[in-house]
Amino acid sequence: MTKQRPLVGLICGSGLGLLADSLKNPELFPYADIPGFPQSTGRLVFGEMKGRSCVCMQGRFHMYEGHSLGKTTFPVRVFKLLGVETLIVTNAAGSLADGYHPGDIMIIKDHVNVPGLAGLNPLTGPNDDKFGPRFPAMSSVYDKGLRCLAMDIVKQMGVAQFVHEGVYAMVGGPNFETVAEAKLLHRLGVDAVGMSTAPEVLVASHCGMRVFGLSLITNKVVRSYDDEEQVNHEGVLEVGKMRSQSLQTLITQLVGRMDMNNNTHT
Ligand SMILES: O=P(O)(O)O[C@H]1O[C@H](CO)[C@@H](O)[C@H]1O
Ligand SMILES: Nc1nc2[nH]cnc2c(=O)[nH]1
Repeated sequence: MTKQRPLVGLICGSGLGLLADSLKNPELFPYADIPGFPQSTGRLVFGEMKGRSCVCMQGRFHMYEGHSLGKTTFPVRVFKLLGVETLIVTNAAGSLADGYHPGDIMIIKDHVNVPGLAGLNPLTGPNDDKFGPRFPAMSSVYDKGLRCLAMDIVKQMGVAQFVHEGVYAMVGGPNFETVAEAKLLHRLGVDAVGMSTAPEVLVASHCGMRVFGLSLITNKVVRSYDDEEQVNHEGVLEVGKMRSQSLQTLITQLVGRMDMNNNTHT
């Protein structure tokens, strides 16, 4: 039991679990103890960031682990019922865009939901009108005001040269991309690719939450048959740890400065 009624929810990406450590007066709930959550390691952390009540998923669920998309996104609906109005999603992703480098941050402007295009969507099935409409619009999912605020913050932090705004694609995984898949995604206008985020964002947007998303670029996606570099998960986690301090600063400032009535920022 917690008395916290968070307005902000945060989902930590792979290697980014340390983001939850910035919460003051934390209260911890292992997923294994929460009814309806997939039996998995990880926990919900309730606490305060800049005096604002937040709830954080330290460890997320992925489709490739074998969870249905409904289970994968169940925590987002729990967040909604707790009163969360703004969802911050983070992930580790490989870059396709020229000019992106490992360690860079991409503020997500939009996404391509590759499994969604093929019919794998958490909103499939009878619509629960209590949460949102049958046919939700998705043309302005990633809140413009929060994206501008984040850009202001990274300029003030002096790290703007490592920050981009771009398009994220979710693929099903668990394998990383073939060269042909990487070329295809690049031609489609995708800047970074990962195996999460889009389902959570769809469910959050469907129920009226304001959404902000960040990708930490952990590796380049190989787009040439001459490139012998090989991505691996340990490398992904390593870059996450290396950059978690800057991400923590950015997210803490964002939470501290965001308007809580879903309008503009201060
Ligand atoms: O999207 P998150 O959970 O940050 O993790 C990304 O990193 C993992 C691969 O290394 C995949 O799970 C991919 O989706
Ligand atoms: N699909 C995919 N997911 C990732 N997560 C971190 N890096 C990558 C990547 O290169 N591809």
